[in-house]
Amino acid sequence: MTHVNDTIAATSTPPGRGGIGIVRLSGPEAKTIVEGMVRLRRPLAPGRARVAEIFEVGAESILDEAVVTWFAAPNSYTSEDVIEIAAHGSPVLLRTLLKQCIALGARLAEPGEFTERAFLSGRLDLTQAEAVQGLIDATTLQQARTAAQQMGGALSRQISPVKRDLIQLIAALEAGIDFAEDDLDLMDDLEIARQLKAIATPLAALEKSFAYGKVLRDGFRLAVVGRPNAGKSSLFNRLVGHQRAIVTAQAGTTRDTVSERVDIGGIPVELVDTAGLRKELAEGGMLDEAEAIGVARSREAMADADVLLLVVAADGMDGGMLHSDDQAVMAGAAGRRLIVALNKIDLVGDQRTPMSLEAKFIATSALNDTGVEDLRGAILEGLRASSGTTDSITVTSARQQDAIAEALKAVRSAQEGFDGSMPHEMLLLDLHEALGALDRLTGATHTEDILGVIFGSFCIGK
Ligand SMILES: Nc1nc2c(c(=O)[nH]1)N(C=O)[C@@H](CNc1ccc(C(=O)N[C@@H](CCC(=O)O)C(=O)O)cc1)CN2
Ligand SMILES: Nc1nc2c(ncn2[C@@H]2O[C@H](COP(=O)(O)OP(=O)(O)OP(=O)(O)O)[C@@H](O)[C@H]2O)c(=O)[nH]1
Repeated sequence: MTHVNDTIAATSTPPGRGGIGIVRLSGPEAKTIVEGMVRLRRPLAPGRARVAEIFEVGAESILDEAVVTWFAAPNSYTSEDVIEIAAHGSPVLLRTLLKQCIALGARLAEPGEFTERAFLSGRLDLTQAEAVQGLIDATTLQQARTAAQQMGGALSRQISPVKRDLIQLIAALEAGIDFAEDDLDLMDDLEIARQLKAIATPLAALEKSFAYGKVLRDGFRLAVVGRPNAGKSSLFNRLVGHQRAIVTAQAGTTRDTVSERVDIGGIPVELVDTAGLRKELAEGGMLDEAEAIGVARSREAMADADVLLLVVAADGMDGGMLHSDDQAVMAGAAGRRLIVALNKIDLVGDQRTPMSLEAKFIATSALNDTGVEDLRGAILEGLRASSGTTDSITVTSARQQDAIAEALKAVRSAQEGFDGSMPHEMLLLDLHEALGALDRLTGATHTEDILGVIFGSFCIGK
């Protein structure tokens, strides 16, 4: 990416037709360029929206009536002069406006270049800039909230006291080395150990938060499994919220896996309905070819899933015992999260539900839509238990996670070395490494390489 101070332009609204479309410019020439193609009733003023006729450069014919806003440097998103033309959202019109901007001296912005300029001017740090794209990419409200929090500097605020402590400790240790002969009042070992711990603790909490951050960002896959006719497709449809999978009274209705992305408590979940377990049929050679392929796909779906939802029909429980097929699923779930839905609960009295089932189960009736909310709750609760809470600041990108993990590793190495009475020069190496990792996290000392990777993944016009 180029960092010269030229003027960039891009359409900031998504491609396609819409009520309004915005062309945005940033740079020293932005105002002159726009003034070269609009007729204003009143002159542009900082922070004011102005209605303007836009004309075709050279031909003088009117192209649109638009709203033009000038954000005067340094009070703008990029800290440069920014001009926005909010025109009607016709792709051909917006294309023409952008072409005219280029003809009058602007350069087409590269993806993420507006936000990159905001970063380079110091308005945003790297975690905030990444959060801008996170917010744009959000598909659930929870993702949007987390990104907005980070865009507001929540992660940076968490990091900056850690960095401050680190710098203070480095300074104190260096002073100790430089003035070893002088009789200075130096930090004692207990205090050094205490400070190392104070640095490691918040880093460890942040590192841990990525387990949830990753789930929040990428979601997870949940396979609905169980014996024929247990009500897998019915329950799947309840979770999806509409009749996605075919349901009939006939066992073996679902032949292929059916999947759908849903939002469960703010987490994107890929739900997969499977053809189910058809062991006896399969072993007896009674499956036709399509069914046999369906069973193979079910197995793959089960193997790929992060979480298994085993659906058991409550009315089919023989003396309260689980069928061997279901027991096999439970045994095979080892290590993965398993939730058991005791479905068709409407067909049995409560007295028949307790059974040899040791796993926690949720009583459901896909028919009456009961227990489905509990099921969603159980799915989420399990995730939170295995990946941490939602309350703390969440690390959401692998880049952030790498930087934090590296900083933590260096601090831990310092802690271990210190216990083994490592010389302070060696401790300092670790501490400088930790500081370097935190600098990379927020972009305090940035290299072209990381900037290219981060901003290159943005949308154009951002
Ligand atoms: N029309 C429009 N909507 C937008 C943006 C934009 O650039 N234009 N944004 C971005 O892409 C986001 C909002 N972010 C922004 C952040 C700061 C400034 C800004 O100009 N800040 C000035 C103060 C301006 C004022 O107070 O009026 C500053 O901080 O100095 C603008 C947008 C989302 N919505
Ligand atoms: N009474 C009652 N019937 C249900 C319930 N859930 C599903 N059923 C019925 O059970 C039958 C089988 O439901 P499906 O959802 O197709 O079951 P499945 O497990 O996907 O079946 P396969 O496709 O054979 O694997 C249908 O007739 C459903 O209407 C329930 O909670 N209560």
